[in-house]
Amino acid sequence: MRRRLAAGNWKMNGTAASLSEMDALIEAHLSPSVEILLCPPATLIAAMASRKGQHPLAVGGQDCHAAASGAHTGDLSAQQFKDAGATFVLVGHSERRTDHRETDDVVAGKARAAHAAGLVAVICLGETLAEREAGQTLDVVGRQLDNSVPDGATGLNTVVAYEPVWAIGTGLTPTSEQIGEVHEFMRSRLSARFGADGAYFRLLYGGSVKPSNATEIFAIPDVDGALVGGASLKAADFSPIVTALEQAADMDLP
Ligand SMILES: O=C(CO)COP(=O)(O)O
Repeated sequence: MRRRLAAGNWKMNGTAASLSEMDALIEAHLSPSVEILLCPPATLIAAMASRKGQHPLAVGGQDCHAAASGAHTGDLSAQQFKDAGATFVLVGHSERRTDHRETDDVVAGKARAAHAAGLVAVICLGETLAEREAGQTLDVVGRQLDNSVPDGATGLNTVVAYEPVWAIGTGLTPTSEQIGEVHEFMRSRLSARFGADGAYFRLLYGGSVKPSNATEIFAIPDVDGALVGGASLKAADFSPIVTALEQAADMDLP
């Protein structure tokens, strides 16, 4: 059975004072029945990892370089994230693909680096509104999945996050049918490529997930959790999403 995962991406938000939000989240979920991941800005990784103590909350980076070390001013390697206490790293977020022109090849290189460092890569992908309106969603998602997920990926070292670009930070969400269609498609594509292991990749939905829509989204087959942006910044918003995921997990077959 895939362990359900509630992931928060703080993006370029948060200072040391924001760590109190993690404290409140931990307090609300002292022994969570789902996996909880927070991806704060890199400046807070080490502090978050040491402050969480024995709590099973996982800490992740938001991006890493494809190289292990070297002359790359301003970049951080997967090994450095691991050293700071991270166990996950996001790669291929649409904001990276847009702001930094990251291609699927670049994203696959970053995922390989994450795997080499022993981190779980959360590989993000999703179509733009123009692509959806042109009926190209599954083509785009299929191409990104094939080319951003590197050989060597397994259900243990890789999570795939479907984040339609038009749903990120907009308050718009696809219908449950639209999310379900893409997740089912990704599952079958991973199974065709990775065989039986394809069933073990966790598939997250991301894009305007809120306490008010979480329960409906978590009931969709092959949605194993969420990658949450804005609503992960405050424990008061993220905690009900984690609770909704715990309730969905309770209904999973053993
Ligand atoms: O991009 C996202 C998470 O990576 C989603 O952001 P929002 O939840 O703010 O729409």
